[in-house]
Amino acid sequence: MKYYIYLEDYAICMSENTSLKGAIKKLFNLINLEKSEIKNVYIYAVLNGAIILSLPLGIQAIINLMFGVNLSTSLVVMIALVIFGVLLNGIFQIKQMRVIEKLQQRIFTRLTFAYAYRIPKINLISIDKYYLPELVNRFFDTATLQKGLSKLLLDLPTATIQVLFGIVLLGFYHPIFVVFGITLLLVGIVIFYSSSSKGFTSSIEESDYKYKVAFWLEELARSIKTFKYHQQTDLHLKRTDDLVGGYLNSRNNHFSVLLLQYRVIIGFKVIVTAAMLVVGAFLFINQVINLGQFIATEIIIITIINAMEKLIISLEVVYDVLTALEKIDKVLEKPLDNDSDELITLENWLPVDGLKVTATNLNFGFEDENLILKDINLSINAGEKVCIYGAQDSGKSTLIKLLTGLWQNYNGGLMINNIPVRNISPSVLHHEISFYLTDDELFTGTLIENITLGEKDIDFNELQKVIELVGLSDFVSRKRKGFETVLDSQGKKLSYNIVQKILLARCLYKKPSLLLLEDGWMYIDEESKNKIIAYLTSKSTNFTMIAVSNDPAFMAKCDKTFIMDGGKINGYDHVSTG
Ligand SMILES: Nc1ncnc2c1ncn2[C@@H]1O[C@H](COP(=O)(O)OP(=O)(O)OP(=O)(O)O)[C@@H](O)[C@H]1O
Repeated sequence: MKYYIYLEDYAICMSENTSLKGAIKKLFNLINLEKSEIKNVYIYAVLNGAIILSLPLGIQAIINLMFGVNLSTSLVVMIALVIFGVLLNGIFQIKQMRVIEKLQQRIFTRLTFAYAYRIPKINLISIDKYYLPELVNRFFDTATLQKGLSKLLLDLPTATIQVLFGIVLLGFYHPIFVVFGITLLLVGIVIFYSSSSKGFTSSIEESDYKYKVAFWLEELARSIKTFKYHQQTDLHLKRTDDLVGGYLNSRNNHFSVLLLQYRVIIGFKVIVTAAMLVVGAFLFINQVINLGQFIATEIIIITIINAMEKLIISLEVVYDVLTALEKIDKVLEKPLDNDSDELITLENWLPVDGLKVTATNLNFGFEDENLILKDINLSINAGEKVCIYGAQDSGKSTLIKLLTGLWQNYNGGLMINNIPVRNISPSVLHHEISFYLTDDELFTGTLIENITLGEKDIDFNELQKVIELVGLSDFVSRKRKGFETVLDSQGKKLSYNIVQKILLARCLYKKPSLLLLEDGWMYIDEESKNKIIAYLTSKSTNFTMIAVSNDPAFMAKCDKTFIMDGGKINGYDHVSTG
């Protein structure tokens, strides 16, 4: 876990607004995190700029010395100095590259950990309207950021410093050069400032389409069997065509801004070249400067022109970097679960065997939607086994999800052990509650990781008991690698029966105080199902269980059954199990 240290720092990079100003702020926040490395880049850039521009002075001196006929030691010293300058320039470039490489590695590490740390903590309501794996595609902009940022840090400061130094240096030959330079710089800055906002918006739009295209291709890949048998409708191509059209359109918009800015720089370059050459030639003809000085001014002018070429190329990279930061932040800016110090934490939570759950006039609806749960009232005592039964679409899953404490934007009261759920920290809820929802999935990893979620001190006795209970023992013993068998993403190569058993084992191994289940044995074979139901409803277990099921055999074994209809609890049966 040695790279883990980069984690918390990145938090300051986040903010909700998408604007050029916001993106520039994010860029500076990121730069601020790496200021010691970046300071070195700038030191090398300044030193390099100074060396490159001092070379013409050296060459000017050499020419003057050569015209002075006597091949003195000063000439040898001068030549040696110029050669040394070139060598030093190379050494600084290598140092700069080293710093940039380190910076790229740090950016990748920082962002990867920021994603890995934050994803499990994201407030689920805030991402309800997104498909999270699609949103996480933005992580790929890390590569744009790594490459772009290093290019910006290498080329932009060096080029800018060279242009500024060049103009200042030319000023020593004649002040008119400085007047030209400053006027042109000001005109350039005004044009850039006025067009950059459009450049940024169009770059964001282009990137939005890029992700829409990527998502559509992922959807095609995910539903390959469906599309394979419906290719005659051409939906796969039609939708692609629409998205590519949008992408090209926004790219053209962005390119038109780049073109305008390129033209400004090219105009700038032409004017500088013309003015400097004409003025230089005029000053030379009028013998204000000598041949050595004339050649030196020309070398400086060529350096300035090269630096401007770099600025032209960097321009697109500036937009790419700002857009990449904005996109990467799409996941990082999402609010996290409330984990303030005022909440009841694990340290001051009294361990209990079963949780009491009470809902009073509980109402819940998704953003901009009608209420799904209406005026729910229920009281479930610690250790009770309860079934929630009802018509399809009546809100059973939504109620179960609300009871997990994952969604807290409800109205009315929801309490666990007489404490409002909103006053209990996520760490307590995660520790005490276990749930199986129909959309739960396996992840790429070993069987044991999928059950224990990487727990350090695995209780193998408990694990064995759970495996036996859910009917997984045969599966585990058949596998050559047993618990170390690697499962693929979503358990695609396993039967539903096995997948559901593994997911149930994950719930039970945790020994929860409150177990929430949604159709927890739908795919499980009859023998195992009976065993599981007998265990879950047994009087000898202390945990509280609330399970959505329309299975009459299960219902009959529960202490209570709540009947849901149209988002309401329309009745409840108290089943006596004797
Ligand atoms: N994440 C969501 N965002 C918006 N609406 C949702 C979301 N989840 C569920 N709904 C809506 O809430 C309503 C109740 O759904 P829910 O899944 O809770 O019912 P259910 O009784 O479990 O249905 P079923 O037995 O068919 O699974 C549905 O109309 C559904 O479309």
